[in-house]
Amino acid sequence: MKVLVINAGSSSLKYQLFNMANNDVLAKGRVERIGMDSAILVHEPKDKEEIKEVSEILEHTTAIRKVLDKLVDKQQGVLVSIDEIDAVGHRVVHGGEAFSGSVIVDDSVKKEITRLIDLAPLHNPAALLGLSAVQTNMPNVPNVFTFDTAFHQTMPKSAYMYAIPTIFYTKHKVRRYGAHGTSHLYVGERTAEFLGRPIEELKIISCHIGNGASVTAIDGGKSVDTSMGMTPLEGLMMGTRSGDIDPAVVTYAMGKEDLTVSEANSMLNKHSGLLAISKISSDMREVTEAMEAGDQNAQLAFDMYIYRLRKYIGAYAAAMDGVDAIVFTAGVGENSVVVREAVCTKLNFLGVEFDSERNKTGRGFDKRISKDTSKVEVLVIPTNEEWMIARDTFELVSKK
Ligand SMILES: Nc1ncnc2c1ncn2[C@@H]1O[C@H](COP(=O)(O)OP(=O)(O)O)[C@@H](O)[C@H]1O
Ligand SMILES: CC(=O)OP(=O)(O)O
Ligand SMILES: [Mg+2]
Repeated sequence: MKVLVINAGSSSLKYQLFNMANNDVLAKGRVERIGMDSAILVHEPKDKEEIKEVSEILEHTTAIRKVLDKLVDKQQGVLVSIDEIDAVGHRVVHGGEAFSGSVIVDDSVKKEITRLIDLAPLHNPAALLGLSAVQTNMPNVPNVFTFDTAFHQTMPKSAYMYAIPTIFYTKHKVRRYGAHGTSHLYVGERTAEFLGRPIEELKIISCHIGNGASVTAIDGGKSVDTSMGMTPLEGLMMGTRSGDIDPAVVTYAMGKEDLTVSEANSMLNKHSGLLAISKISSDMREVTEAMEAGDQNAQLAFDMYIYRLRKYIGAYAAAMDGVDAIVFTAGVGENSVVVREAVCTKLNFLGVEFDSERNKTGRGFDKRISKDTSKVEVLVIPTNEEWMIARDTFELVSKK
């Protein structure tokens, strides 16, 4: 069975085409910087040369059309026709309380995800655009949704409730849901494999830091707390999202600047975070470059980003009454040597002995960046949400 997986992030779209018969990746790639002036499409077909194209790609539907074209390209394609694709798996960020596992998409699933757009305004629309692009181009192929929120459904009520009148929960389902669950689950499983220890006995702090960013406390293989909340806005400082803020700031700012609800949402989701403080970019690469060139705003943005992440790591060590492994993943976590260094050199109180040299060596593979004597293991594990989605898609479609 050939499964295409589409992972629509807030600023990017990643894809992988798997041959499930032998777990082979036939092609993979990504479109980065969607909506910014120059989007980059990278297509890596198996045993063929990689293609890199820079063009303006304003939204996810165009990105998917380009991806399908690449898969059947005469030179760099890996399929004769898109009819060879048997199923498509999609990453959906918000599944609310309705979904604690992946599902085959039908009209009622689609309706529920559309209803949840309010709770993941940057993400659920992208997933629905992805679905509609697939349904237009491949009307007979089954689609599966895998939800970021599913892994976090094990959180205890004491972690997921907000201390506001409970009618907001009973009537409107206001609670913490978390996100990046598929990634945190993958990271947890890989960490246990890497350390050669059963996951049931491990306390892991998984730091998924990409454009969106979240930290999860994984105790015995289960998510027990996570930094994203009802929506992917809470928690860490992100590319364009504020992360934690005194909720009173929102109503105060709305009053002072006469903002509508939608303007306030847009301010917090699209115009805050690294972008707002650095005044340069939401992209950690550009912020770090400017900081290294002496830019003070970029320095402040970087310092705030690191400080907040360190606070969450401390909090989750307390939440689990200990920590065995701290793991970095996603765009920033996998690639930024300076971010990992800045975070880890100040975690001595936890028993972290950081190894600067190991931190600098290579990328794209699982590695330890703590010293062998460190009480707490520090690892980098490249995430693979696409593989997890393919696995679920294959299982559900095979059972159909
Ligand atoms: N070499 C790098 N150094 C620092 N940051 C990087 C590097 N490569 C990628 N990033 C960061 O990773 C982010 C994208 O992360 P990713 O997990 O792919 O995003 P998304 O949230 O869209 O899934 C970019 O915005 C950029 O800030
Ligand atoms: C939930 C979320 O923020 O996802 P991403 O990091 O892919 O934007
Ligand atoms: Mg992502």
